[in-house]
Amino acid sequence: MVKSGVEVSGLRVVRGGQEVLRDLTFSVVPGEVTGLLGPSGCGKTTLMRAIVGVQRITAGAVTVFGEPAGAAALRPRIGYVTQAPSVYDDLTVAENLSFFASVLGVGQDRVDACVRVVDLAAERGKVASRLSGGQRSRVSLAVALLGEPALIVLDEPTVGLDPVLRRDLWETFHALADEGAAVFVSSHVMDEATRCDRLLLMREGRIIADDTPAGLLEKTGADDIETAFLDLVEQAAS
Ligand SMILES: Nc1ncnc2c1ncn2[C@@H]1O[C@H](COP(=O)(O)OP(=O)(O)OP(=O)(O)O)[C@@H](O)[C@H]1O
Repeated sequence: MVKSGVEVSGLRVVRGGQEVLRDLTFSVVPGEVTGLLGPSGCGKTTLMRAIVGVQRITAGAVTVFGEPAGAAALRPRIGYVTQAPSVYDDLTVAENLSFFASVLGVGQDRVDACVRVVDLAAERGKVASRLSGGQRSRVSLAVALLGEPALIVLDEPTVGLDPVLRRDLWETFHALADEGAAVFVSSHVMDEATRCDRLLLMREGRIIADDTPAGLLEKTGADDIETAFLDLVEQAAS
């Protein structure tokens, strides 16, 4: 049996009086890049918040490595990158990383390794306020990787990045999964779907498909994931 990283069962979340997540059941497995794809507002961020343990849930259960989501013991094992980069603008790239490294109690060797992973070695002496949006996001990613997390949760990490950087980042996600991490990445860009080992397609708070990209195309007979998604939406409506 494959050991599970994240188990979500019957998850429901109500936010602002509206049911935002509707009875979700799925798992995220170590060693794979699992993509969470769906249109803006379908509930991706809320689901990620529930997994990292910062979202009040209405019903169901979320466990991470066998512990309830949010358990203190999980904190050092999870790297979470939100859509808003969390960096100190008045510190350089290296200073940002060194600060978080000291908070986490990890050495300078991890700072150097993470700067390299996100390809910011040339910018390490730059003050964060002078970085581009994509570079700032990569500083956040580097911070999340400092503690060598076993679960990496990334909320739309490739938004606003050029195609070369997007490709490089996806390669980084796969390298992290190959080292054994469970990597959970959201995107609303359907053409990123083929880069995932496994896909969860989400719409209006529900998971409408949980499959490999190839499996999804085979099942729907579609030529691309966007068409497959639209077919599934139509099927659900009929
Ligand atoms: N703080 C909040 N209070 C009440 N409702 C909220 C709150 N944050 C989000 N919502 C609602 O929850 C639903 C899902 O939002 P969520 O941010 O999870 O979607 P998303 O798929 O991540 O969207 P995007 O791709 O635009 O980031 C939306 O209908 C949104 O309006």
